[in-house]
Amino acid sequence: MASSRTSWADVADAEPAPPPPVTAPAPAAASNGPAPRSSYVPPHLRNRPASSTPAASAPPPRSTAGLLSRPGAGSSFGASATGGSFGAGRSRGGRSWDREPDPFADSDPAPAPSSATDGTPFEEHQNTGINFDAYEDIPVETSGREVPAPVSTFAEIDLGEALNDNIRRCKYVRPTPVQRHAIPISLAGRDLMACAQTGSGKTAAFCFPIISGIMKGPPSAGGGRQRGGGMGMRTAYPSALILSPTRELSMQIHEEARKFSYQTGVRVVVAYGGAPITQQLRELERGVDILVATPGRLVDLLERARVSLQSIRYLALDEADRMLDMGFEPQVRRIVEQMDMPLPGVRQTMLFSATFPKEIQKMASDFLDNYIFLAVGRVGSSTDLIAQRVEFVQEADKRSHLMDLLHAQRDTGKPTLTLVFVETKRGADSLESWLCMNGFPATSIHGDRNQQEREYALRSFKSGQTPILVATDVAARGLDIPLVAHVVNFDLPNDIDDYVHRIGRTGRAGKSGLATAFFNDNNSSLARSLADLMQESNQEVPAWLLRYAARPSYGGGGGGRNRRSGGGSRFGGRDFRNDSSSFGKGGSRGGGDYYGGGSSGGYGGGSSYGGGGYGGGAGAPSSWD
Ligand SMILES: Nc1ncnc2c1ncn2[C@@H]1O[C@H](COP(=O)(O)OP(=O)(O)OP(=O)(O)O)[C@@H](O)[C@H]1O
Repeated sequence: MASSRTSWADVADAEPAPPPPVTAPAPAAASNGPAPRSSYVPPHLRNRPASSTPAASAPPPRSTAGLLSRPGAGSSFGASATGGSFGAGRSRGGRSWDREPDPFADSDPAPAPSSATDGTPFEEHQNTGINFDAYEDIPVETSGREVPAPVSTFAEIDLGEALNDNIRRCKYVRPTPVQRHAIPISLAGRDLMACAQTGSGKTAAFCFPIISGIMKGPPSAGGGRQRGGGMGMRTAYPSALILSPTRELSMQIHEEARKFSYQTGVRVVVAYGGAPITQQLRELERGVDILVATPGRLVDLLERARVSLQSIRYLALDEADRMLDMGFEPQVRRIVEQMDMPLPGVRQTMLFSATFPKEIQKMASDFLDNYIFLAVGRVGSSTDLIAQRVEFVQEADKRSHLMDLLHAQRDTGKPTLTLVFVETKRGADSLESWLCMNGFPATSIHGDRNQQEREYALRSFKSGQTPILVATDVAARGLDIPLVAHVVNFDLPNDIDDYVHRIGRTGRAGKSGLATAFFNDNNSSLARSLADLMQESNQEVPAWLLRYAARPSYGGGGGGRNRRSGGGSRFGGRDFRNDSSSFGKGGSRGGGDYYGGGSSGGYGGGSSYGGGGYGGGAGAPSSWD
């Protein structure tokens, strides 16, 4: 291809972002609304009846010196799943709650009626239900010592009244399989490495125990903020840190976490690059219990001494395999190992992803203590809910082929969203323009667009105003957009895990979806892993793709990043501690209770992660955030 490669590295855009375009709306993160500083009340006081908890009666913040003996250090956090109840008797009349913006109020711009050709308002097509039948037979594997038993209902878990209210507000009737297993494990204070398919509810699986644990545990130091060194600057001391690889994903996690923690008294703040740091500093100064951040911006805040990690009790890495691959690993190690964060065993660590190559698992085990490995579904695989099609399309024919697909979709009259993945930023711009010129309202998201443009594009897509989003891999992970019915891999990625995450933008929360890939000779190295993945997901594999896959030079014979081991493999879905004599820290029960079929999982022996797909972008991802 003529243009420069992108994928994860395509965000090597220079920061800071240019001033916002006049037409772009304010970023969603700015919608928290101002509240006076004095309104902050630490979580442990916020659950008391209003009459007995005037802010004035709150104890003064601990001194910074006091923080050196970390609150809760050495104790086991999260208590037990049946621990003491909190929230009962909490007051909704507390001063800070009165001013807490309602996160359940829809902050998205008004949907565009024009996108619904059947006359139904766009948002009415949004199915809030979840098809739990799709999860009935889902296989689950756990390994590690003394694994806490799973639950079947939220009622079995003592999350507290306020959090339960929010779960109801979210219309979550039952926990998803990953939630059934992961929440009791985390509430028991155990470290966790969890693999579960895209769209299966991992965000709540790590947020619920964190929120519950903060409410039950000792108060955040100084209410999550303290006066720091000189100049009257304040340092924030969050109790929990959630790291994610992209700005948009951090914003999404922040929005979700704010819903889950509404009126619990737990305060969630987000910090990501590309947006003015001053606003984020103001939010941090008001106190923070849970900090959601991208690594680059967090390092900046740490270096400015505006955030300290010494009170961290919970560390969650979303898209953990991405966070630990060659692009992000140095920054993440710096944050986790070289600043002032409590050590594994003192803090509680949770790693979540839909894909977890063994090499990354090994690296991740440095961050964990006596952890439990949890695999839900054929992990690293895609869900059967996504119908996958692969079509042989030469480069020159891709646009007309896409046009055919979009016409067919339009003819159904259903207002659906289509996400089109391309390889390069330039390719994204050019395809977006071409689609618009041909009567298909489209927008784009990639690393050359400034943050305001990225956020505007995403909102415009979500609302149906521009029902086609052309994206690079910046949109491949984590984004939860309910009405994405079709993912088109206009350019296939080089890495099968990227494919898994990309197609996972559809078929979420038990709903079905469609993924179409354009394949040609340029994608030959993906042939074998793609064919394997499709077979594992019960998809029909075209005979021509099987022939490609069988050719040694096209991925059929060698090892390497995209080479899966023989049929039935569940790559990334097996605890690496069970694969060799090296059991890592904390050991393992060994053998594990593996499920269904062969269990010869793992990437082809000794494959080296990072061998492809990241466009030689080592060090580049910092500008993603
Ligand atoms: N118990 C539940 N009941 C109903 N819906 C749920 C439940 N848990 C989560 N969801 C919804 O499922 C959708 C997917 O959840 P989430 O984004 O956490 O998935 P994920 O596993 O993190 O996906 P990815 O791997 O792509 O990041 C969200 O819209 C979320 O609100």
